[in-house]
This record gives sequence, C-alpha cells and structure tokens, in this order.
Amino acid sequence: MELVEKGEMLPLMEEFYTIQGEGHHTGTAAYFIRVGGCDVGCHWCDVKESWNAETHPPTEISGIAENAARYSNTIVVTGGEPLTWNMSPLTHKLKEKGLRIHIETSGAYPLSGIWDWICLSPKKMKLPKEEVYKAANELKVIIYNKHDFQFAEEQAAKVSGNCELYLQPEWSRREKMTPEIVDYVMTNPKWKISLQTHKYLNIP
Ligand SMILES: C[S@@+](CC[C@H](N)C(=O)[O-])C[C@H]1O[C@@H](n2cnc3c(N)ncnc32)[C@H](O)[C@@H]1O
Ligand SMILES: Nc1nc2[nH]cc(C(=O)O)c2c(=O)[nH]1
Ligand code: SF4
Ligand SMILES: [Mg+2]
Repeated sequence: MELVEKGEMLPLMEEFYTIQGEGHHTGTAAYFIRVGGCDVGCHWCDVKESWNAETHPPTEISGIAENAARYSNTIVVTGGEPLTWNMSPLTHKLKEKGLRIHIETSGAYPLSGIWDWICLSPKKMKLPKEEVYKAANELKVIIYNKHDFQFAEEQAAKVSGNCELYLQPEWSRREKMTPEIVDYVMTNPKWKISLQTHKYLNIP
C-alpha cells in the first residue's frame, strides 16, 4: 500500500504502556509502539509474530500518536524492525506533541525519523548501516554464546565515543551466559550488563 511505503500508515502489531526493561532507561515508564515487519531473521528472536508485516493492519500514524500521548511523555518505537519503514512521519507527529521518542533497532536499514535516543542492537546476519552506528546512544549486543563477545568488541569499535555499551544475555541462554557476562564486564569495565528485567517482573 502506497501510504505504508511513505510511512503515513504503519503495520501496527501492538501498543502497550509498561516499564522499559532493558538498557540505559531500564526502570522508566514508557509507551511502546511495536511496528510489524522484519526480515533480519534472528533464530532466538522473542517476537517472531512481528516478522510478517502482512499480518499486522496498516494503521494511520495520527491515531497512533494521539493514543500514545494519552499514556506517557516517553515513547519507545520497536518491532519488528522499525527502520524497515520510513519513520519520519510518525516521529514528526510524536514530536509535535512534545514527546520524547526512543527507538529499538538492529540498524539494518537506513536511518529515518528524529530520535531522542537510539538503542542499536546489531545482528551478524544483517549488519547496521554506517549512519546508525554514528547516531547510536547505546549499543546493546545480545550474548548467545562465547563468540558473541568478539562480535560485541567489533561492533563497539564502530560506534561513537560517547555511546554506552551493554551486553544482554539471550533469554533462553541466560543461566549459562549471565555469569560469563558478569566476568566479562568486571574484566572489561567499559561494558555494562543489561537484563530483560520486564521478563523477571512478568510485565510486557
Ligand atoms: C525484538 S527486538 C525489536 C527491535 C529491533 N528489531 C532490534 O532487534 O533491535 C527488541 C530488542 O530485543 C532484543 N531481543 C530479541 N530477542 C531477544 C532474546 N531472545 N533475548 C534477549 N534479547 C532479545 C533485540 O536484540 C532488541 O534489542
Ligand atoms: N518492558 C519491555 N522493555 C523492552 N525494551 C525493549 C523491548 C523491545 O521488545 O523492543 C521491550 C519490551 O518488549 N518490553
Ligand atoms: S532484528 Fe529484532 S525483530 Fe528482527 S528478528 Fe532480530 S530481534 Fe527479532
Ligand atoms: Mg521485547
């Protein structure tokens, strides 16, 4: 659909008001907008239902923004992969309402939209675009196995000097990898650990 191509409508999977569970803003209330569509294909992805954009209804962005403003002054746009779509129209609508806008992204597609905070979670299968590395405020690398520490260092070499660095255990591997991350962070203190705290709290 043409309006989806322009970013005037977006395949909306779900919206929910919750506590940011991960990374720098952990513990802070925020309204999440989850946009469908992703072809990065992480085998451990915890929202595979988001991948097929066709299963999520094209939704007017003005309605999405009005609804979001009723809940919170901090909005997290996630997915799916939000940068699959042109994020400029939605983020301008949210900014008109004076909201703070954060994105959760793999960075695999060109950076669109205006953002107060960019969380970049790079994936080996589809590496981030140069401009997303440069703009990222936090880098959050998922640790599934020991090789991922090496990948994390390679990715850290690509972000700006003031980008915060996080290692986050892949959820199904948390018992094995969390102690390894703890050791790694103590040895390499430029990194911090990020846990999916919403899963421990049993909230969305
Ligand atoms: C579902 S993704 C959506 C946004 C975007 N596609 C991305 O990957 O950044 C949201 C965040 O959850 C992380 N994530 C997804 N599945 C996970 C899992 N099984 N364990 C830990 N983190 C996970 C991603 O790396 C990303 O930081
Ligand atoms: N509470 C909560 N915090 C999150 N931080 C990033 C999430 C995401 O799926 O993008 C997420 C999520 O799904 N829930
Ligand atoms: S990039 Fe994000 S949404 Fe896409 S498969 Fe990977 S974790 Fe899931
Ligand atoms: Mg999540």
